Amino acid sequence: MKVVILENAAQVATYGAGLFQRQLQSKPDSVLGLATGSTPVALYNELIALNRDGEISFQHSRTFNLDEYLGLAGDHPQSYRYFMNDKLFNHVDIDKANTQVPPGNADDPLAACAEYEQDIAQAGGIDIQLLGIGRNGHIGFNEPSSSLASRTRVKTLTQATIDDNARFFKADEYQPHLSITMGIGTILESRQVVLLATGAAKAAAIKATVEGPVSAACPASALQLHRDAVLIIDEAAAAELDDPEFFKHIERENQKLKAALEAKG
Ligand SMILES: N[C@@H]1[C@@H](O)[C@H](O)[C@@H](COP(=O)(O)O)O[C@@H]1O
Repeated sequence: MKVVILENAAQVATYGAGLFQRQLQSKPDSVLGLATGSTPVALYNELIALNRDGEISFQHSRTFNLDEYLGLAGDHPQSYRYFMNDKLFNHVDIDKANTQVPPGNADDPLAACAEYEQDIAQAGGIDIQLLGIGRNGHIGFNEPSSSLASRTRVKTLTQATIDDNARFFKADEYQPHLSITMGIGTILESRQVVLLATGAAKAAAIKATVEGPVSAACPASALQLHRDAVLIIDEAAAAELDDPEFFKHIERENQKLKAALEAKG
């Protein structure tokens, strides 16, 4: 697992956006795995700017989102479909027909989960999957104790996650306790995984993710088993790592190697 430690959240967004830029430039029909939460918003803003400036196009891409609240239709302002339209899709040249978010209002949620897996497979699998992380180490809505081999399914949220996400709901508004989420096994099949984390509230989860053990107690620790996973985090989120200087050293060396290879042509 690669860990890139940057000074602040703005740098995290720029670095992450650069990976998506490279992906779309090298493969315009990329299959993108997308995430919600407050952390990826700055990255989406960068992608919107790159699209506006003609640096990248989403015209030939497809997207699959990680998760959705069960019981919310896509036009509900707290649904993740609404979030994605609002934060990204409405502002770039993507064909919305090529964007998929698990259907929170499916008549048969179990069948919808199986279909979502089939759709990902039919699209050829996910090229690059964006992730945030919950304070308890969840990815998507894969809460602690989720099977590391899990597939897209209905998942009950922990009280901690309900409390963390309560800020998005009005005091008297119904807040779902169930979700549909890609499984950890689904996420691990993405060809590249990019996890963003910023702020001190994520420091304990990042420590557990990076330093292990690989355990369902911290779902993100499963990324240790992925051959191309990168964690892009700020200093605050890195604060509890045993040896953050080592990761910074590795990144400097990687950048030097990249520059040398580019100079060679
Ligand atoms: N299902 C989402 C996760 O995908 C996200 O990573 C997490 C953290 O969100 P934030 O970035 O707002 O801290 O929130 C929700 O629970």
